[in-house]
Amino acid sequence: MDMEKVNSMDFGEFVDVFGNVVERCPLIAAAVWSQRPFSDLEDLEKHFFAFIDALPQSGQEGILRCHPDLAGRELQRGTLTAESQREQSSAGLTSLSADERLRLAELNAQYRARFGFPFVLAARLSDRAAVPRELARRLHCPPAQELRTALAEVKKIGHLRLADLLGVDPAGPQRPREPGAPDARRDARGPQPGAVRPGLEAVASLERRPHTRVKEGEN
Ligand SMILES: NC(=O)N[C@H]1NC(=O)NC1=O
Repeated sequence: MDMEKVNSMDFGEFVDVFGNVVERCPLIAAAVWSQRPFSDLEDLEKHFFAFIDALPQSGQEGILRCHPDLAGRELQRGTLTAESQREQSSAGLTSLSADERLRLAELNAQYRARFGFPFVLAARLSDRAAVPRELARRLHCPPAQELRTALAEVKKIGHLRLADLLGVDPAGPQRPREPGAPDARRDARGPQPGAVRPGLEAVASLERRPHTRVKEGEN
């Protein structure tokens, strides 16, 4: 989809297409529509992200609370959004063993009890081994830092979803994906323990993650 098409969309169409760029938060697309025209993916996502950044803390936490748990009840019940289903599946979270599921459920519950919102992570940049490891690590971060980290993950998810919708390479530059080039939407590669999916390193560092510089025990 090119930007001319995006800029020509009426309000209803725009919200239909971009309403889940931020999980279950169509209000953000509704607000962004009035900022058109947009020049490219970067320009469009800047408006989504600026909306998130301008919210009071309660609104930012509200956005996080709209996210389903990773490998949680909604996945078991089949009630995830199509985007979330695809992301969780790409990280291998749809085929966990009972033990792995239980471990994640316990960690998710501990995280929610500590911070008051669910653990959010861009699943497409992770895998079934890294998710519980990262969850266990972030569980010990200070709340203010954790809110920033979680919102940075929301932006990575949004960036990947927007790149899918526009048919551009999520790692940039902003041009239509080459025929035959890897498509993150259909990335069926197996787990890459400890590594960001090849080709998506630039997305992973969209927001420099402060936690990478926090040593164990400093929290
Ligand atoms: N809890 C959580 O991170 N959920 C989100 N992550 C992701 O990649 N897709 C989601 O729905």
